[in-house]
Amino acid sequence: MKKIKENFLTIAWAIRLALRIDARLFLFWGTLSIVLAVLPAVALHYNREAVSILSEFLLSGSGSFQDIVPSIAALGIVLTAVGLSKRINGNFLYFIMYDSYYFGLEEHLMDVVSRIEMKTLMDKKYRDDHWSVMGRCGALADFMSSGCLFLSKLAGAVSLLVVAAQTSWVIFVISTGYIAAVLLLNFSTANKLRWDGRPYSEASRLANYYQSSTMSPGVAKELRVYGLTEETIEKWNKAYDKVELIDRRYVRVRQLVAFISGIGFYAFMTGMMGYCIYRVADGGMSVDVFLMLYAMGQSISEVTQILSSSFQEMDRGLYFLNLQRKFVESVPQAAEDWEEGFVPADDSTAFKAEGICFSYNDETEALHDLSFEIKKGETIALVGVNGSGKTTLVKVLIGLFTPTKGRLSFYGKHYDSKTRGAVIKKVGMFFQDFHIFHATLRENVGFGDLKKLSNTERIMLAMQKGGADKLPARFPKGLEQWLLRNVVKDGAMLSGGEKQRVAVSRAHMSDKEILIFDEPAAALDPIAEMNQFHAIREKIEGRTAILISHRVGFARLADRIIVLNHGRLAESGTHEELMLSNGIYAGFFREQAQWYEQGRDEADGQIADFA
Ligand SMILES: Nc1ncnc2c1ncn2[C@@H]1O[C@H](COP(=O)(O)OP(=O)(O)OP(=O)(O)O)[C@@H](O)[C@H]1O
Repeated sequence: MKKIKENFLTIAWAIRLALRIDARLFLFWGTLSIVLAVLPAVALHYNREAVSILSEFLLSGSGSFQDIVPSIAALGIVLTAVGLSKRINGNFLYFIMYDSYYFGLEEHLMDVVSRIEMKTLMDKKYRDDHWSVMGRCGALADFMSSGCLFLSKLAGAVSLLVVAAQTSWVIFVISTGYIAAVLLLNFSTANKLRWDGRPYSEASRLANYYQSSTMSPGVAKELRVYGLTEETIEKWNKAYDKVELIDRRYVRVRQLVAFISGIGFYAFMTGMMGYCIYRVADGGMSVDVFLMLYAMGQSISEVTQILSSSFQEMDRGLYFLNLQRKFVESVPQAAEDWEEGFVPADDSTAFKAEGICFSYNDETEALHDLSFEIKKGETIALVGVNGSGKTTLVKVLIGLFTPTKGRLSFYGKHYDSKTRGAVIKKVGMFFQDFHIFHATLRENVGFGDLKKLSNTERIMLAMQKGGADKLPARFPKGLEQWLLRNVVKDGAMLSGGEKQRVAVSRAHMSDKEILIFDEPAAALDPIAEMNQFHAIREKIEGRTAILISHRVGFARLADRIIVLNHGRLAESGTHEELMLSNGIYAGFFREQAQWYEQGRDEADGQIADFA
C-alpha cells in the first residue's frame, strides 16, 4: 500500500515537473498518441465492410468494380493512417521528448544539488545518491514517452475489446483474458525486470575503477612501483563477475517473460480461431466477420506486446524517478539563496564568534566552543598542528558551513541569507584545497573577479603577485591556453607549485575588503614563498585578513595570532605576548627556528668539510 502511495506521489511529481519543463510537448504528443491508438479498431470496421462488399461482388458476380472502389479506397486510407500511427512508437516519442525532459530534469537536479549545504555535499552517502540519481536523467523522458505510449495502447486495447464485445462475447472474454494475463505477468515480474541501478552501479563503479586504474597515470604509478597490477586485475575480475551476474539475471527474466508472452499469443490465437472456425462451420459466423476477427487478433497481440514493453519502460523510469524525488525531498534544509541588502550593525568588528561549535559528523567536533573577535582592518594568523581546525574555521566564517552551536556575526549581524551574501561579496579567499578548473589560464585566474575576466593587464598583475606571470610565455596560446587534459587533449599540465601559483593569482584578482589565505605557500619553493610573503603583505595593507600557514614566519605578518588545538582556542595574542607566555605558539616558533638554524649549521659544516 505504501509503495502504491509512493508511486502515485512520484507520478504526480513527474507530471508536475514535465508540465513545468514543457507542457505543450506532453499534452500534444499524449493526446495525439491516444487519438491515433484507436485507429486499428476503426480500420477493422472498414476492413470488414470492404471484405463483405468484395466477397458479395465476387460471389454474386453482380454490380460493377467501380461500386467497390470507394470501400477499397477508404480501407486503404485507414490502413495508411494505421501504418503512420505505428511510427509513433516508443523510440520516436523518447526521441521527441529527450531534449526537453532529459536536460530539463538534469538542470533541475543540478539546481537542487547546488543548494545542498556543503556539509551534506561532503557526506559520502549523499554523493553516492547524487551520482546514482544524476546518472539517470533520462528517467523523465523515459517515463513520459513510455507513459504516453502505454496510455495510448491501453485506449487502443479498450477500443479493440469494444469491437470484440460487439461481435461475440466469447471472443471478448478470450481477448480480455489474454490482455489481462500479459499485463499481470508484467506486473508480477516488474521488480525482477527492472534494472536496479544501485547494486549494479556500485559493482560497476568498482569494476570501472579497477579497469581505469591501469590507464590513469596517477594510480598506475603506484600500481607499478608497488607491483599491484596483477592484484588489481584480479579485483577487477571479481567486481566484473558481480556486474555480469546482475546483468545475466536480468536478461534471463526478460527472456522468460518474452517466452511466456509468446506462448500466450499462440494460445490466444488458437483459442480464438478455433472458436471462429467452429462458428463458421455451424453457420453462425460469416467469412467477413471471421477475417475481421483474425485481423483483430493480430492487432490485439501487437497492442498487448507494446503495452507490455511500454509498461516495463514506464516502470523502470518510475523507479529512478522515485529515487530522484526522494533525493530532492531529502535535501535537508537547502541553503538559502544569498540575498542582497546587507546593512552592517557594527562597523568595527568584521567577525564575532560566541561559543561556536562545528562537527562534520555527529561523532567528533572539529571546532569546540570558540569565542573571539576579528576587528575590521586586523590581520590574524591562525596557527595549529594538522587537524586542529584552521581550515574548518575559515570555511565556517565565510558561511560555507553552519555552526552546529553558538552564534556567529559579521559586522554585528547574525548569519542569515543576507549576511552570507555579504560575506561572499566581501571576502577573497585562497583555499588550501584549491581547484584548478578545466578552463583556460585566463579563466583560472580571472574567475577571482569575473568582471575583470577580459582585462589582460589586471590578470597579468594578479599573476605577477601570485608568482605565475612566467606561465603565459611558455604556452603558444599564452593566457588562452587550456589547463589540464581531462577535457582537451593538448591541455597544459602544471606542477604542484605552478598550480598553487595560479590559484593564488586568482585570489589576487579581486580587491575585496577581507582576505583569507589558507596555506598559500605550501607547495612553493623558498624563493617563491618569500615573494608570496611580500605580495600578500602588500595586498593586505589596511584590510582585514586571516592567514593560515605552517611556516610560523608568516604569522609575523599578523597583528594577532590565534592558536587552535584540537578545535579549541588555545592561545591568542601578539607574537611577543605569545613568546612570553611560552605556550604552544612559542614552542612552534622555537622548533622551526631551531630547525632552520640547525639546517644552516649542518649545511655550513658540509660545505666546510667539502672545502
Ligand atoms: N570533510 C571532512 N569530513 C570529516 N571530517 C573532516 C573533514 N575535513 C576535515 N575533517 C576533520 O576536521 C578536523 C579539522 O580539520 P581541518 O582541515 O580544519 O584542520 P587544519 O587545522 O586545517 O589541518 P591542516 O593543517 O592539516 O590543514 C580534522 O580532525 C579532520 O580530520
